[in-house]
Amino acid sequence: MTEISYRLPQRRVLSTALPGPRSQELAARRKAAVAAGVGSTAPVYAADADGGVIVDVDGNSLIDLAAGIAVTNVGASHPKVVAAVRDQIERFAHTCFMVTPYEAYIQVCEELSALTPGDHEKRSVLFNSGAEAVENAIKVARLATGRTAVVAFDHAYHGRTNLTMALTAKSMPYKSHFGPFAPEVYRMPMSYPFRDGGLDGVAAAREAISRIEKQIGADSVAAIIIEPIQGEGGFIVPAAGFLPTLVEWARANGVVFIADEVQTGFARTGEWFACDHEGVVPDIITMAKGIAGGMPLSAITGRADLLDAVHAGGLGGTYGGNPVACAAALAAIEAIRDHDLPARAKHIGEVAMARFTALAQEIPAIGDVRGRGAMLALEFVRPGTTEPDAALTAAIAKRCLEQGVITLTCGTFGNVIRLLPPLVISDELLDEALTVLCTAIGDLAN
Ligand SMILES: Cc1ncc(COP(=O)(O)O)c(CNCCCC(=O)O)c1O
Repeated sequence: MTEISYRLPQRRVLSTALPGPRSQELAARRKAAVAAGVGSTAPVYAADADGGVIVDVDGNSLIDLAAGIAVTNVGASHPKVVAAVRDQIERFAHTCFMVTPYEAYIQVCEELSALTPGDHEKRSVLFNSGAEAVENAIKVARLATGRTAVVAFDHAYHGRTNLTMALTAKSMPYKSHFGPFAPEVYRMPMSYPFRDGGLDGVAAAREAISRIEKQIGADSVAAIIIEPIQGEGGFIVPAAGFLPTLVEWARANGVVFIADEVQTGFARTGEWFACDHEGVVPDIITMAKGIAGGMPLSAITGRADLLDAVHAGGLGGTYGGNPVACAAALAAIEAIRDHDLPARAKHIGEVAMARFTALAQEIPAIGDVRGRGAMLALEFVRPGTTEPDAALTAAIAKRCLEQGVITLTCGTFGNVIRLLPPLVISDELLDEALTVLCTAIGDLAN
């Protein structure tokens, strides 16, 4: 395994108040130029980033527990990614694969055939964003089955386009006032052990299946789409057996099973893909985020008979599989292998879970600690209840930021703090960040 090296000092340094003067200047300019609808978690502006740190425009070095929302798994400037991008951009930035194709696109698809779950014949298509991948997975499923209904789940997040908003559960901020939404999307109950009384995974799946059969009719369903671990909805890990039971039913009823691994993919959960934890083999898998070391790239990989059912020209887009993004993806995949980042994610998870589990024994406001690998979550509630405490969650995230640690919240109820560090973060920096987080929880939750 190749040792992880760093270009920047891996340290937390606060030289100014946050935000510092340069960030404040940028905030003023942003107000006059950027739509207010675009939010940002951190009030500081990035000047550099490497490994587990982001250095802001005022020279502050912050510890990154967000990875740009599970994107910079290999870090935000991995040397192999930087070299690959530089080499490609010096030759050409774009020809459009639908006009003049290039090898790197094919190489990425070959990698995805090998890396994604299942040893069946596969085909892939490359896009730019996770939402675009989800949209196209549904297109393929509808064409291949001749059916229109799509099943999504409570707490799901699939994107911000019209169809993916329809698939997404939470209204504010993602959907409110942006309708009407795409039709033929049906929502089913999710296995959410902390909130469904610890329902057995098979029983929870059977409940969803019963509703699908009664409310829609199996022969009308083109696809089921689900995140193997729900991300924006709160890092919800379904009970064991939930996913395999859904897959089994889908296979038996000609329904395409789509695993949305945009947030869980590329070593994040301790395996290459979260489906691997339960041996789930999806018919189509959607990917983005961690695929290309920070460059915008997304993909669908699926059964050859499904994807090849689409007529010529039915899939594509101007920038899909941009050559620079493909070069970055090949380098990022190589880096994941070099550093054995699935194992690293498992290690990060063990270290963090030990800290969180111990803390939860003392802090009744921690209602649940869950996740896999380096995709962990703390759900905060009013002690002794399951009543979400979003205010406490926000206060803890704010305190961490003041201490120079960037965290993200999530959850249908806004009461979840998630741990999403770059997988290349050092043990020392991870430990320091966990101490800041656990101290903030201890100070504010008591
Ligand atoms: C499972 C899953 N599917 C699809 C998507 C959408 O991916 P795009 O690349 O943001 O379109 C996501 C993106 N998640 C973070 C979105 C953050 C925000 O927009 O506020 C995801 O997690």
